[in-house]
Amino acid sequence: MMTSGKQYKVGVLGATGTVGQRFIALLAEHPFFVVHALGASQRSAGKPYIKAVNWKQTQPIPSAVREMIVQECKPEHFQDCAVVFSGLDADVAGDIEQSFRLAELAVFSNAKNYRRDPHVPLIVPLVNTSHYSMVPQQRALHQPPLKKGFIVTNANCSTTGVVVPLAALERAFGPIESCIITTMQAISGAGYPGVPSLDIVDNIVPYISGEEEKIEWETLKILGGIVQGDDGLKTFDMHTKQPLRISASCNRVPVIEGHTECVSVRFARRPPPSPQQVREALQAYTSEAYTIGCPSAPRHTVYVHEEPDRPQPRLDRDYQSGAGVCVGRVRQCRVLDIKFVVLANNVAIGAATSSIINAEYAVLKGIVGGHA
Ligand SMILES: NC(=O)C1=CN([C@@H]2O[C@H](COP(=O)(O)OP(=O)(O)OC[C@H]3O[C@@H](n4cnc5c(N)ncnc54)[C@H](OP(=O)(O)O)[C@@H]3O)[C@@H](O)[C@H]2O)C=CC1
Ligand SMILES: N[C@@H](CC(=O)OP(=O)(O)O)C(=O)O
Repeated sequence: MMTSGKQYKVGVLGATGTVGQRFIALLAEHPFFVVHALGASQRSAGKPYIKAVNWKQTQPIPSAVREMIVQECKPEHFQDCAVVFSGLDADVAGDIEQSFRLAELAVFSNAKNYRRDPHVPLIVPLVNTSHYSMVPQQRALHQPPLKKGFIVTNANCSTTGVVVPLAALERAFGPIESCIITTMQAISGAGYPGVPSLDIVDNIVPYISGEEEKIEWETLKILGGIVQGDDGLKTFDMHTKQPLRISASCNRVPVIEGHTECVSVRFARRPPPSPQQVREALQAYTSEAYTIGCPSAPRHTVYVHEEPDRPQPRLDRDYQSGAGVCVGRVRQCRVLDIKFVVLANNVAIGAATSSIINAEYAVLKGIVGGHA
């Protein structure tokens, strides 16, 4: 395995939130990264982390951050950080992340604000690390131009779960033409305290604001390539060479962690692959992030269950520390070609783990550096 050979100071914005806590837990014994600065709202700033946070993880607060003083999310408190992770509320992430990029910091964001930016890569690290090639253009076109600062986002948690098997299938069998997705999303996806218990216990809520549009749009940016125009500028091609039609329906279900999605796909190629060929392609899929040695990248990108009643959130969400994706029930679809069930841990690979793998990749490729 390739290693970076040194440790990098990192900051966590939104450190007190659901995703922020997951960052803190995952970074506690990280081979590349050491937590150096924590940021949250004015409500938390000035307090030791242990007093500011309503800690909801199963392991104790890591000793290195218990007494660390939470800062306001201002770049001057994070200048020594080689990497800044953001688990900020989307209402404030836009301006704060921009101020950090302007201060020449490398920002790895979970928030939705910059996912549609034409120069910001939307990277699911098990799928499209090639999109890092947009970073130099992002820096060059920024006003003023930047030397080191950039923003990379990871995807919506439901998008993340579905693009991994879709990427594996496109790699093996060529373009997918259409895809129908029905999600069953955990309540942790809505942060803390999130969905009121009287709304979700003994119930299903068939609406998550903005979620269906995000899945339908983000999937195209992630699975599409990058093209260079006659003017020399790169753009994300949004899967336009072979149009992909996606229809998503999103539901909130009384599960604490782990988003489950039922997916049907139609391939461009005729005849389509058989269910067994699809199982083999999913099982064989590996990510570049794992191949180059990102420590948090899962060895098995996709685990394919043979049992008829898996994956299940309670049983499968912690497989490979929640970094991989579980697929099951691969079978023929009588309307499209093939259907299957996906389970992805929304707060791990759906959020903090993706950001961390993205940053590991950037370190190994020399896209971030310094500040050891
Ligand atoms: N939960 C999930 O599964 C996923 C979440 N995301 C995205 O990640 C981000 C964080 O989500 P989540 O952890 O669930 O949210 P939470 O509501 O749990 O946490 C929000 C964080 O933002 C901080 N914050 C709020 N207002 C401000 C402010 N004015 N200035 C500075 N910091 C502020 C909070 O600090 P304080 O405690 O001081 O208020 C807290 O640390 C969101 O953008 C979300 O959409 C993405 C994928 C999955
Ligand atoms: N909306 C997702 C979580 C989330 O915050 O998504 P996004 O980062 O795309 O806003 C869910 O409820 O499960």
